[in-house]
Amino acid sequence: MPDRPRSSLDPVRSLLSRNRLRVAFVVVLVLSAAVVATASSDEISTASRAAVPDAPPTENHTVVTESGRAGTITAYAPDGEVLYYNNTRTKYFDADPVAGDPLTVEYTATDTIHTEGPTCSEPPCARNVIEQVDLETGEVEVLYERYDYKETAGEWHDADRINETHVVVADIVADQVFVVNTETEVVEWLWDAQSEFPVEEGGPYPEDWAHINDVEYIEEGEMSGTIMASLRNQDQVVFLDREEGLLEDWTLGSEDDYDTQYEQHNPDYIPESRGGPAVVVADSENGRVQEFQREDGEWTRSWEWSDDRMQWPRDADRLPNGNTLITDTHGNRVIEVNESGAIVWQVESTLPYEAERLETGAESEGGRSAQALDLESRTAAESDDGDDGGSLGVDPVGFLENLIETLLPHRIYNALFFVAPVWMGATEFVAVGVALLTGLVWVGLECRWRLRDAGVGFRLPVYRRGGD
Ligand SMILES: O=[N+]([O-])c1ccc(OS(=O)(=O)O)cc1
Repeated sequence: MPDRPRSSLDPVRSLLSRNRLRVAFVVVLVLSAAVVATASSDEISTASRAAVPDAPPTENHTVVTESGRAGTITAYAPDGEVLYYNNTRTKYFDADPVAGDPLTVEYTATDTIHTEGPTCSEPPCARNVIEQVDLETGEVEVLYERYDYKETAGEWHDADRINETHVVVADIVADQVFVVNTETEVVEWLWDAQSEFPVEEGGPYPEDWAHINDVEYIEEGEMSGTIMASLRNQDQVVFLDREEGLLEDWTLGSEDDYDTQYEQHNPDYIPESRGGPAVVVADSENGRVQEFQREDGEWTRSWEWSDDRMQWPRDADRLPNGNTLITDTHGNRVIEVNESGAIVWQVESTLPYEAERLETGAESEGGRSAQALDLESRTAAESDDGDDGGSLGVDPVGFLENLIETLLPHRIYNALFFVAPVWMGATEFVAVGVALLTGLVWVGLECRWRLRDAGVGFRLPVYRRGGD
């Protein structure tokens, strides 16, 4: 048998015997399993009232809603204890305190109908409700409801009260904004996004085209009487006049202009009397919350806040004390940041949708603009805690986390978080990825070794005649 030509890899091959490699694979798999096991044992849960963690004390009541794996609404008393909890509905969305009675909360929620019957001929369907809860008595009352034929993008994520009888609704199902008298149930005004936006842009039609996820009736100042709406899939916040329709000059953002905002949630309007016009908004897919100031007929970014943990925020409310209450969905927390950008209050939650400080009014009512407050901006890079992996300055897990986040499109990255168990953070995704890769390499090598032992060899499709 001719001698095999010596390769420069031969010493390495001899050093790394098969058994040594096997031991190395086992070590990597055990370490990955340990990371995942530790994370899963620390899991935050809001699946029952008993499991919901208490919050730190603060001056007012706080309500947090969730939609996703668990649908919950939780109200914290000022001492941080859970005052009210409900998980009857499948999903809970935007909640607002009732004016003059902050311990009564109005919100939109959805029940998924899984069984075929008179309310759903082709499951799954949805039943959307606007309802009210008295947090002190626990009494719940449905104010208005509608059955809808689909579950995906079949919800109302927000409704805003105009007066005692009328509310404006963000209808994701039909890509419309409508005003309904909840006593007569007559829809008195309706704007259809198709009247202004091409069906070819935005999300897929008809599954989830505009995804109108927020509405606000503007009560004072220059824009008084108009309705602000958030078209998530068009990356735009629009202003609607009930006679003229879309006020194009006021639109904030444009389709796929991700530098401005990327699939935003929960914009709040701050009028001139409080330093506006300004809009505080969760720039969800960009992982930050931000504010735009209206200057010379244009929107200019006046503030932004993010940190290393922030992932898919969906709400930001400016409070009367100058702080901002932020719902960080995939950061699994609700936080309050002060005027210098420091976190001064935080409660954990599995997949929070939005949060309200009840005695401060709905959303950012009572809060002043970032410009008026001279708020300090903060980006994730600036918030870097300096943990660079120790004295060697090497952080392989951090490197892999960043690599995964950079390589995957934002929407896919966030969708993975949405479907994965709550305890799966970026580190756990890296651990699972490393374990899968190790397993694949191990299986591949074992196959190769077996074939080689059986006398089956491999060579490149291009080779030198007479070679191995
Ligand atoms: O729970 N849902 O069905 C749900 C949650 C979030 C969601 O996306 S969001 O951008 O509207 O928050 C859509 C549907």
